[in-house]
Amino acid sequence: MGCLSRFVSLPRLSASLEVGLGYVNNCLPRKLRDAFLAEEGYIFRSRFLSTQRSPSLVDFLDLTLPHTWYPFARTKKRRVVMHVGPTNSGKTYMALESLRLSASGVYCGPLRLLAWEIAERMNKANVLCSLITGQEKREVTGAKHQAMTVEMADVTRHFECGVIDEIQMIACWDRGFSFTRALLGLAVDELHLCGDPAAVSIVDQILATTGDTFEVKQYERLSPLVPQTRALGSYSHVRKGDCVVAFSRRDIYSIKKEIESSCKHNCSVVYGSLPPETRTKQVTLFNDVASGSDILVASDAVGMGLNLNIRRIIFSTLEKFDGTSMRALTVAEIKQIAGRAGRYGSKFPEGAVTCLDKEDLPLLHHSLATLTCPLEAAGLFPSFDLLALYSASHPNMTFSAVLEKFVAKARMSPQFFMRHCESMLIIADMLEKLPLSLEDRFLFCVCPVDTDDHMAMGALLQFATEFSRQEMVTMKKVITPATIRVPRTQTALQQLESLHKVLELYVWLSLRMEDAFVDQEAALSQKELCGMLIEQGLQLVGRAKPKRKVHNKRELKLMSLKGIASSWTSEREEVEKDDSSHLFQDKDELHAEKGHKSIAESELWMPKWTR
Ligand SMILES: Nc1ncnc2c1ncn2[C@@H]1O[C@H](COP(=O)(O)OP(=O)(O)OP(=O)(O)O)[C@@H](O)[C@H]1O
Repeated sequence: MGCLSRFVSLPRLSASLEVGLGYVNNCLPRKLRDAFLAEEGYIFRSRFLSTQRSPSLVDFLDLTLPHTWYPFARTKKRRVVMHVGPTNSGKTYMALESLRLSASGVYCGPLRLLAWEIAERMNKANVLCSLITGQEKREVTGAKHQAMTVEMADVTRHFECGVIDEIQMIACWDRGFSFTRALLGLAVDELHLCGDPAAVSIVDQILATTGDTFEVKQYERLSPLVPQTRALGSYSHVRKGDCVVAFSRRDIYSIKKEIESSCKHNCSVVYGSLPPETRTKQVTLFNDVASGSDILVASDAVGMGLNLNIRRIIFSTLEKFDGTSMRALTVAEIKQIAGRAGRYGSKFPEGAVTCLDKEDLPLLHHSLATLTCPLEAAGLFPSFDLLALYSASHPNMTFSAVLEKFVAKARMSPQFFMRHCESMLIIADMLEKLPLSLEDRFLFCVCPVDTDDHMAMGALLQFATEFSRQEMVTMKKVITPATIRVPRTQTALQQLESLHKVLELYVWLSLRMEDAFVDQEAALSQKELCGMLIEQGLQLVGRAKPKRKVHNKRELKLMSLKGIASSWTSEREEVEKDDSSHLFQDKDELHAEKGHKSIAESELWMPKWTR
């Protein structure tokens, strides 16, 4: 595979919207109009013009006909094949076979890890395949195939074959809109969808307007999944190949700690906010028999498509916190997670599933025997085109107000919902006073930032503020170099994960605004080292008695972020002086260690915006 390369993917005025050319010429600001007209070939004469309606009557808030936003895909009569069945039934395998045999193709999946896995699989099968995710583009010379995260789906290019994996995520509150966009927008001859049967009805309804042909192929599970009649009872009973599923970071670490202190097993961990590279390594460790990491403790992130050598899934609980309150897991969620056990062709071809507490067993058994309810609505989000056109015709409205208009309108459509806007609204409000162009504002609003993470949100504000001053946004302006050691506590680890999100955000922005975010190389290497520190930290955090001297001084030095910080030569001396400092350590731990600096002093090296 080729090396990491830069790419620019500004929100495209893709002319994918049926609007009146007259409106484009007369009402759009020059920059938008030029960009709109510059797109090759796909300016469509508006249905509004063809009915002689005045452009002023165009209802840009009309979200009921999203298939019209993708005229290139509408030029094709696509053959859509939906592969449905339980997990581990071979549906993705069959879809990927079509992709492999096609002259050109695109795979769209929900996880970077999955995109990586598919790109690797294709290349191993001598089908050259590039990898594209929000954070990277690994182009393979001569490749006519691409594996990507669904958000990156290119609706302006023709492929012979397309695959959308885990299509039931079309109903996902936060990301469903990207699946709807790929479903309607991929300009392919043949489109394969893989997922849960619950998605058939909504997909059928959405495609009804497109003129595509639609067929459904049913699959049965390839290997048995046995719900056990006995609960685990205690974590001291775990065995090699077990995967314990928990729904909060805190629980994941306390379970890991309990297992590692009560029996001789080592645990790998997988959860959503871990850097993807770290997740991959943890998965690899678990899959590798010789690694010694024979138990997996994971969040529900483990439920999607990954090929894992799991013998048995153990639910620590059947409830999860959904952001506002505790709720029971849905039948679909229980089936999806349980289905990870016993992969066809793996070391454990027969899977088992149980719970920690025997009180949960009846619900588990009932859920596994129940059909999932059909999904009722799909996510939707207006294209930048629509937002730009509506904003242009309402110049006095703030961007938040424009977004709110769309959200209100989406509530009127039974087939679609628009939730993703909430995080966009939070960002739009935060950036409202900054003098940004609509395009730049939109870009900051859609960047993949965790709005619950204060450090990441602080970074975003700082990045946007510097950018709005029309200055270069260097790393030096926002992060003070420091020596950061392997985290040994959950708090320290969490802070490092936040720092990783900040660095990812910088990289994401630098790939799209490279003239302003000029330190991409530094951010990338920082990110990598940050990930290495997190990996090392994962081995320490959760153990009953953290071992103080796991690494020798040289290793620690290699692991420290000082290495990259020192590439900013002007700061090098400062860093050298603070070689003994511990950043991101818990207060208690710091006080307990004679000679170490207090937490107040440590904060000196926190990213600047947190002070
Ligand atoms: N016909 C086949 N020949 C060889 N291996 C197969 C075949 N079908 C499936 N497999 C293997 O079985 C495993 C499960 O298949 P696959 O990932 O396609 O299932 P799935 O139904 O898509 O599961 P999930 O919903 O969990 O992603 C994979 O390792 C896959 O490579």
